[in-house]
Amino acid sequence: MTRPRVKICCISSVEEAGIAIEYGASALGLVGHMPSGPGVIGYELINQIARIVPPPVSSFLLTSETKPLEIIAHYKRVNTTTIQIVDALAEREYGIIRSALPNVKLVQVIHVIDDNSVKEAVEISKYVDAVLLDSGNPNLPVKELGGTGRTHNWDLSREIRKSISIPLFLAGGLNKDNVKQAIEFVQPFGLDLCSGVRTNGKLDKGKLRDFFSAIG
Ligand SMILES: O=C(O)c1ccccc1N[C@@H]1O[C@H](COP(=O)(O)O)[C@@H](O)[C@H]1O
Repeated sequence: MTRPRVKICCISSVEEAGIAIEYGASALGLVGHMPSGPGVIGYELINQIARIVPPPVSSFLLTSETKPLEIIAHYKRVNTTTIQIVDALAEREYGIIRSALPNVKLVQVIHVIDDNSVKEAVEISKYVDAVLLDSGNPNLPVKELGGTGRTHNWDLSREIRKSISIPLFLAGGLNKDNVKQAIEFVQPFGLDLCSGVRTNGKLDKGKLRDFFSAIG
């Protein structure tokens, strides 16, 4: 089994970016404005961090925009390598984003809730470069789009992984104690986490070290 790539999310400073890369992150998550969640930072800071991320490490803008032109406008303020769309794109208009930003990778978040999540992932995998399976509930009055610290039903995640042919990231409540089991059970291309490597909201070097050791 190939060792999964790791994306460290909720990066909130240039210093945290450097620490995450030093400990082994392949990608950094930079959270734009959201209806809820712990990791939100402003445009200027996202842009500042994205500029110092060295190749081959990727920088992901997390956007909660759901219309292509708004996603494109959000992206143009920050210039990351990748856009992580954390809410559903109503009309599946990925082509508009592709035409405007041909060199930017698109990752669509699927909130793993029930059997419909499997159908949704299979359908969306035709349009994007990777899917990212997270916990949360976009149907709540205040949408919960990620950063929950909770795991979800990995049976469904595994079914999705077997049903699609593009890379899949697993997120939601991952930490040093459950990551080995997550890798063995779901066999994702990548892992994505926020709260599992933080203490009081700050990136914790001890937790980072333990998490990367647990992956092996
Ligand atoms: O972190 C946030 O603020 C956030 C808000 C809205 C959508 C996604 C968000 N973060 C993503 O959630 C995953 C999982 O977080 P956790 O490990 O369960 O705490 C995280 O990796 C980000 O991609």
